[in-house]
Amino acid sequence: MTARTLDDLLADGVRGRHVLVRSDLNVPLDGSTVTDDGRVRASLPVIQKLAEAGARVLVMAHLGRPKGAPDPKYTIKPAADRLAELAAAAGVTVLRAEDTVGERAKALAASLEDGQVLVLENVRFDPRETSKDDAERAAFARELASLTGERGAYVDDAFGAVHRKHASVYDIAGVLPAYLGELVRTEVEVLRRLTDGAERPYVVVLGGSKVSDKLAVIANLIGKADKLLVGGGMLFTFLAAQGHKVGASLLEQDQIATVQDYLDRATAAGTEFVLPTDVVVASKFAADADHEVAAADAIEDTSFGGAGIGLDIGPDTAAAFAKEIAGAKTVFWNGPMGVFEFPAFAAGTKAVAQGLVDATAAGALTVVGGGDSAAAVRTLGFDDAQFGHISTGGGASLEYLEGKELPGLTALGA
Ligand SMILES: Nc1ncnc2c1ncn2[C@@H]1O[C@H](COP(=O)(O)OP(=O)(O)O)[C@@H](O)[C@H]1O
Ligand SMILES: O=C(OP(=O)(O)O)[C@H](O)COP(=O)(O)O
Repeated sequence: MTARTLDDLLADGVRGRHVLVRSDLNVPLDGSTVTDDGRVRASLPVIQKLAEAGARVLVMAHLGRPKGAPDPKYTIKPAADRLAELAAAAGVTVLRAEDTVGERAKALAASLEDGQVLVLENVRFDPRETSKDDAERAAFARELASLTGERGAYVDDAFGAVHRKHASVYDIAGVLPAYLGELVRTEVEVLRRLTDGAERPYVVVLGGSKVSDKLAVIANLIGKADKLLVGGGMLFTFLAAQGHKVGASLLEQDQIATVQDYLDRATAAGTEFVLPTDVVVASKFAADADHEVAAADAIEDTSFGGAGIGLDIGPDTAAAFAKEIAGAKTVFWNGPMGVFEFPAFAAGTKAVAQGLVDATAAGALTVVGGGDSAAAVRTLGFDDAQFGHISTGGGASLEYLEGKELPGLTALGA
């Protein structure tokens, strides 16, 4: 990597300078309660180092996918409050602005003292952050940069967002002197071990709910991984591609033909898709929903008929997935197997996590990627140390593994 790093910036001296840090504070929430603070903890070291070196740190981050306008549901406040608690324990003061580049953010940024931190409101409250129009994004990046005054600098530490061509990730690096944060550096170093001659068998486990994002990624994993295990919300598009009915489960109707093509191409490319043979079907999307196990080709034969929703892989599938994982030498897992937030639908995710733990103990390199996947393993009672690496980025890791150019890294020359 040739990009300038945090150490270079610290060596240049940051006392009294405003440093804009892009962090990934996109934490899972239950109402306004942070249910897993892993991303906040992972973001703290860089923020703390800069503050301790006397920088005036401006943290910019997104939370969820608001529609380009302020929305109280997606305020950064819960994540910022957690950051403030953790930083206070280290003697660092964290303030929060109620807007992103508005009058309040400007005033607070201007009055920030050396060693203090200001968290800006969700960058996605401004439609220019994610705009497809280069000029709009660049204008927003300039506004963010203007908060730094003279001698400002930018640090990209948001690994989970490096695959996004967004103003605070990509365009900003063309406006301010840009440096690579330590979290991004560490994550990339680990993932590189999965791309440079991964030991075989190499198993990739995919699930979660960002189905269309992840289906696009699979195309390039065919031929790279030995086995692709498919669970979570995306499994229903696979079942539909095999001609099965999926009731009211999550389904990307317009991706069925693409998935059929994946299934057709995989064998010749040396990759085997391992699809669920059974699923847990629920009467509704709720923690207390009635549920039954159904064969993957008979989802509409439960007592819920066509209204049944698949919320987890079934027990046979969970056991089969765990066995495949335990026999692997390299495992990458992104996306929960079911709606693990509801205990009745967490068994598949737990079995896969246990499979990775067993594989790790047997000497395999195991990586868990993604905000919700990391949250899942922790809330299900596993410990970070039982896995090779827990990455803060799901989509970002997947895109790195498939060899795609990541805008957040390209912008820094990394
Ligand atoms: N069958 C399913 N139907 C609906 N949502 C699901 C299903 N399986 C998993 N999920 C949901 O997927 C979410 C995580 O997806 P995603 O954001 O793609 O993962 P990550 O953050 O690890 O990349 C979880 O909140 C989980 O409840
Ligand atoms: O949660 C994230 O990614 P992930 O779910 O793939 O781990 C990142 O914060 C990026 O969020 P985005 O997928 O809304 O751009």
